[in-house]
Amino acid sequence: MAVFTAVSLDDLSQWIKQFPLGEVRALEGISSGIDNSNFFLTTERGDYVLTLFENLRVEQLPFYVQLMRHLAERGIPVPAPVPTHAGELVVTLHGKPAIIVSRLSGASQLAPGPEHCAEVGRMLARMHLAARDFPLAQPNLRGLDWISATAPTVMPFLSAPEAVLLRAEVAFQQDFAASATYAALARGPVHADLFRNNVMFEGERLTGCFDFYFAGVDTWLFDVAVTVNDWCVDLASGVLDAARVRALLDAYHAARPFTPAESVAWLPLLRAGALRFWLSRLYDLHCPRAAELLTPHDPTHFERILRARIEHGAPELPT
Ligand SMILES: Nc1ncnc2c1ncn2[C@@H]1O[C@H](COP(=O)(O)OP(=O)(O)O)[C@@H](O)[C@H]1O
Ligand SMILES: N[C@@H](CCOP(=O)(O)O)C(=O)O
Repeated sequence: MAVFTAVSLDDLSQWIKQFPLGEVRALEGISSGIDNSNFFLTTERGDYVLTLFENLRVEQLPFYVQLMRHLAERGIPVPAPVPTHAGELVVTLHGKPAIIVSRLSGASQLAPGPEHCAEVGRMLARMHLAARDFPLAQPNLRGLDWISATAPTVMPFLSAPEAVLLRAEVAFQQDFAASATYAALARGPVHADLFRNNVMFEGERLTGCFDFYFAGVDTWLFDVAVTVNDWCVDLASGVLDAARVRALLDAYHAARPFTPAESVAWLPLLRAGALRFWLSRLYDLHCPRAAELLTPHDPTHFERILRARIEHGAPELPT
């Protein structure tokens, strides 16, 4: 999996002329995506990635694509969209919206140590700061409104202990979101899915991050929580690894210091990050899209993480 829409070199020979990229030299489908059709594209000018969006419509794309451009222009290592001669970033190919972006070098680091987590924390803070003046706004579409609306849909499929936990956690998050502490948190565009498989490394050097299609405006701390819940956990138990947590948080704090309100909100937002992915994985498992061919991610991983945060807490933020 997964190239959902086939594209050949012949298909591109005329189409590519709208971009200042010269002739196409090679095209190779990427098997690892789950939402879109992605291809490594080599032209006379260099190496790129061609993406055909299978589910998002043209009008939904400007927030994501413009955000990548905004960040790339400010030196954050993210794929830079390539405009056509006419200045368009999104065009159509085989009836689907399509973009070409620069190709990042490196590979995912799926067994990170503290040194990798420090790189991720530093980049995340720089990304939050660089997006402060991004002019477009879109809420996090997997935020609390989505959580509140989706929890009842999966409830009939859950065991009694799962249902008790889900109901209680949604109520806890709704209460917390209404608090003065939550209102005081810094907000802006966030990646919201900065998992290990969305970041590239060459050795210990971070070369970039991609997959901005869950990005939206939310609290910066939520983004940190989502990132820590993936990069700093023992995958078997969901337990946080203290050295990796410290490395990621210290590096983030050095670039964008945490505030007193964020210290209070840290544990609730770690729980919010775990809840968001537990619920989306439950939804994908129990309510798959029509003709869904993919093996859903395991929801119990994030249920374990959520229970671990509730029962054992988490290391405090640096101050
Ligand atoms: N700009 C890029 N540079 C290098 N590799 C990329 C880039 N964008 C995507 N990829 C590769 O394509 C794969 C699938 O991309 P991803 O955005 O995760 O797809 P999907 O949105 O379909 O899940 C990634 O795992 C990565 O290997
Ligand atoms: N990170 C999410 C799923 C999103 O998939 P991606 O490949 O687009 O990052 C999860 O693990 O549930």
